[in-house]
Amino acid sequence: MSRSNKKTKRLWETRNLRVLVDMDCVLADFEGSLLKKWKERYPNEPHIALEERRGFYVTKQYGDIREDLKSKIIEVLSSEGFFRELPPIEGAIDAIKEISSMEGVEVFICTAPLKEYQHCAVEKYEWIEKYFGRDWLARVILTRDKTVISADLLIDDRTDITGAEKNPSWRQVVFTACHNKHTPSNLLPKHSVRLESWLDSDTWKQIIEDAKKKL
Ligand SMILES: O=c1ccn([C@@H]2O[C@H](COP(=O)(O)O)[C@@H](O)[C@H]2O)c(=O)[nH]1
Ligand SMILES: [Mg+2]
Repeated sequence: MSRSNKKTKRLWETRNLRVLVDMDCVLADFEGSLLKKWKERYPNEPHIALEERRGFYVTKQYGDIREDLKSKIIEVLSSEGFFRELPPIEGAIDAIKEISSMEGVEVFICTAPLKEYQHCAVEKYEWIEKYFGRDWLARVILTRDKTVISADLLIDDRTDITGAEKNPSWRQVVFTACHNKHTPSNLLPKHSVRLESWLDSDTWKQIIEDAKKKL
């Protein structure tokens, strides 16, 4: 029996584990790339080193330095090519392909577009096609409210995800990023677990296997 037939058969037995995977700071190096492009575009403005980043919104941290820096950061983020040119995070592409090939597991890429969506939304699709192939476009969910998407796990760097659904169906895997690495575990979402890196395959495999057992 082929792997896809096995997966279909399992639907009638136990359901698949559904895993949502975020893009920015989880698959794509949003923070590193933003800092690089910021320094190129505004070499005479102050910058925030990755070690100094705190809080999800880089726009807020720059705005706290000087109000006009916020709109300048948004200008860099919303410029043509910013999202298309993001380099992948080390190990991410191989890890996601491997998770997706695991029996009884289905993966969707769940990502929030910028409000300045003109380049961002299209370029996120281009990025997925480039690194995963055309078939994966059917697995892309663009939403600014991840709480309403039904799944078992959400792998995401943001530690304060809220939305219309007060009790999301998923449990969060907090992916470590420069802005959350100092966040103490008591401030992480309830029942969440941390994943430091895609290179730590023992940990992500364990997280997936544990979640499968709970189905
Ligand atoms: O300061 C910031 C940092 C990020 N954004 C945008 O938010 C989303 C993040 O998407 P996730 O799916 O939560 O990773 C992305 O479009 C960033 O550009 C922001 O607006 N301001
Ligand atoms: Mg993210």
